[in-house]
Order: sequence, then C-alpha cells, then structure tokens
Amino acid sequence: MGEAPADSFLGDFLNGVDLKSKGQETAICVGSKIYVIGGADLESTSLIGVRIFDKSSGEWINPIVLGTKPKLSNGHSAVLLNGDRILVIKGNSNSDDCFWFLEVGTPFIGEQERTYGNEVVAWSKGVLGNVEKPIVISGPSGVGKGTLISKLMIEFPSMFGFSVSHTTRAPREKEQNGIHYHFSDRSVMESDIKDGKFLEFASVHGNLYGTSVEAVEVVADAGKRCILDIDVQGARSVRASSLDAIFIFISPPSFEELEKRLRARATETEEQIQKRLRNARAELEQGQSSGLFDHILVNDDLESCYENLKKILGLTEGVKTARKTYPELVDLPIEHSVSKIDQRILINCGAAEYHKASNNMYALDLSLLKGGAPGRTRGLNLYVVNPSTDRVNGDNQLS
Ligand SMILES: Nc1nc2c(ncn2[C@@H]2O[C@H](COP(=O)(O)OP(=O)(O)O)[C@@H](O)[C@H]2O)c(=O)[nH]1
Ligand SMILES: Nc1ncnc2c1ncn2[C@@H]1O[C@H](COP(=O)(O)OP(=O)(O)O)[C@@H](O)[C@H]1O
Repeated sequence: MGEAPADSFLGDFLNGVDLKSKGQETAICVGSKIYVIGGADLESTSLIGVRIFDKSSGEWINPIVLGTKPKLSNGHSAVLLNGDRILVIKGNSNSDDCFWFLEVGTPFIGEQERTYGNEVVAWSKGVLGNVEKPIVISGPSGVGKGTLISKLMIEFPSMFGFSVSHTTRAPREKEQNGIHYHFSDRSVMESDIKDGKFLEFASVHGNLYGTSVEAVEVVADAGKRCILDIDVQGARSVRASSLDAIFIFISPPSFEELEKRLRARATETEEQIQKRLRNARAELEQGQSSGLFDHILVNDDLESCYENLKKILGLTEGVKTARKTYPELVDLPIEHSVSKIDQRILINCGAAEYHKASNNMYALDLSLLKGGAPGRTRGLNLYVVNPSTDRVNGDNQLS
C-alpha cells in the first residue's frame, strides 16, 4: 500500500473518467477518492473487497467495511447512484444475490472506527420487491388485539406475518416460545438493546417488551406484510423510527367491558389484572388523543370490528392471496452492461442465445428504495424490458 497507482486503470480518472472496469475490478471516482471494487480482498479472496485511492494524498486507504460483504462472482458492474451510493450488480448470480449497495463516505459511527481514522464503507444487500407498510396495532390489555390479529392471520395466511416480540414476562399456559413471543432474560435483552438490535422497546406492566430489527425483517424477507402488536410507547418509538407504518388503536366499548374481557380470559392473577386496568386508563387517554394513530377502531362486536379493520387494510371480498411481491427470478450473465436513466438502471444482457438469461434487457427501478434493517435495502423493482412494447427512445428514455 502507499504506492501511486502506476497502471492506466486508475490513471484514466485524471482525465475525467468516472467508471472503469478491468477483469474483476471496477473503479468509480467519487469526489477526490477512487473506489476500487472487487478483485483481491485483503482478508478473503472469496468476498468482494473495496480499496480506496485518495487522489489528493496519492495514498491507498484500507476502508473499515461494515455489513456483510457480497461473495465474489466472475463479473460485476457498478453504477454511481448519487454522491455516496454505488450499486454493484453481480453477474452470474440469481436475483436473490444480484444487487448490492455500497455506501461510501459513511460517517464514522463508533469509537473503534474513530481511533483507526480510516474511511468507512458499508455494504447493504438490495432486496427485490415492494413490501407493504407494516401495521402497528396498539390498545389496552384485554381489548382484543390478539384476537383480531389472529383472525387476520388465519384468513390471509400468505399475506401477513406477525412480528414476534421479545419479552421478559413469563409465558402463559398456551404460549410458545418463538411463536407468541421470544421469552428472554432481562440481562440478555438489555444487552441486545444496547447493541442496537431492537427497533423499539418499552417497559409495560412491569416487564420489558421489544421488537427486534430481525423480527420485522424476517417477515419482510418472506414477502409478507408485518403486523406489530405493541403498546403506545412502542408505537411512538416506531413513529419516530425509519419504519414507515400504519398505526391502528383498538379501543373497548367501555371500561367495564374491558375489565370483563380481561377477567374472562383468565390468564392473569388478580394483582396483574389490577395493574393492567390501571395502565389501561392512561393508554386509552394517550391512544385516543395523541394524534399518534391513523385509525381508532372500537372493538364492540368482534365481527364488525374485524370487518372495519379489513376495510382499513384494503382487504375487500375476494382478496385472499398475497399479492406477489417478488418478481420472477432472473439469472444475469457475467457479460452485461448497465446504464443509468434517472431513477432506473437499464441492464443489457446482450443477445439471449449466447447466455442462459431468458431475457436480454431489464430495467431496475430505484424510485421506491427504502432502508430496511441495517445491511438491507428494500424496494428494488426489476422489470423485463420488452423491446416490442416498451419504447427505449434515442435518449434511452424508457416509457
Ligand atoms: N413496546 C412494545 N410493546 C409490546 C411488545 N410486544 C407486546 N407489547 C405490548 O405489551 C403489552 C402486554 O402484552 P401481553 O403481556 O402479551 O398482554 P396482553 O396485551 O394482555 O395480551 C401489550 O400492550 C402489547 O401490545 C413490543 O415488542 N414492544
Ligand atoms: N369484541 C369482543 N367481544 C367479546 N370478547 C372479545 C372481543 N374481542 C376479544 N374478546 C375476548 O377478550 C379477551 C381478550 O382478548 P385478547 O385478544 O387476548 O386481547 P389483547 O390481545 O388486546 O390483550 C379474549 O378472551 C377474547 O376472546
């Protein structure tokens, strides 16, 4: 390290070239730095590595790499999306592993990184398909949240997935670990919270409850819409987070009816029931007046409340199956070329008969890109471009 880039590979950047590929390496110029993606990785040759050449100092920098690095394939291409994001498209891989984002110039995020003083880059896997907004359901204990959610999950099993929370409370008789909750030790949960593994957490009725990033991501990974059953404090935290959700508050027809249901459920001791009823008053007040919730549903008659819930979620008669959120699998060949048109990337695979790709041109739509959990970027949409029906005019405008 430290030697000037003798070969013409990097030398071209001095003449204003933005992007250059050679063998398994692609180099992209971002500001005063040249990011060389691919080729030999210092730690492992089976992963796509990144090196940075600083034009102003004439020095190579070994960046600190965050996130899971993609595996090396025989060929890849790269597109600079904006000032700090590079899309890497791997050839010879299926759609589950084709698209990776390299965030460059990532701000230093911890003491450890700061002491090294290196550049930080972060890999994030591009996940195909739109995932609909998660649904946050809150309401006092005994109001019927669980009952309504299980009705949805039974009627639309392939459409919804439940975010399995962690809790330090003891399991009820019929509750299963990993299905209703991840029943956890307080110390383990507290340490995971510190490590940033939770999207939100709150102390409710004397126990710790929280939604892990993973709980939401596994549902989204399955192409399903995520349902979160969390308290009002948790809903407030989610509102403040990057997760874009629909917030629904379930209210009882009366306080007396709430108490009746809670007692009839017979899952808590008298002391716990008293605690839940005390908390219910504050929850009802906050839920109904805070403006936090997009919808408030009164759960008087179960069936009509359920029908109203379905209406809010756009589930009219006949919508029984999940909307297909993932496009067909693609198999990109090693040889392909890419070009950027506004929010779309055109991927040209050349003549279809020379490779195993079944289509020879794709458009990757980036307009709905969303951050998922760390290490994942969601909302990538891939379309097959049919030259006979999709116009690609002289300016390469897809219409
Ligand atoms: N903030 C937050 N609240 C949660 C979470 N999971 C469950 N809760 C809430 O914790 C409260 C107690 O839940 P639970 O012990 O299952 O009792 P139940 O509401 O009477 O069924 C309810 O208001 C839940 O909505 C979570 O991950 N985060
Ligand atoms: N609309 C309703 N009318 C009467 N009982 C109901 C209604 N909705 C739910 N329940 C009953 O009330 C109890 C509490 O419901 P549950 O779904 O466990 O509440 P939560 O999850 O909000 O604590 C359960 O025994 C359930 O069968």
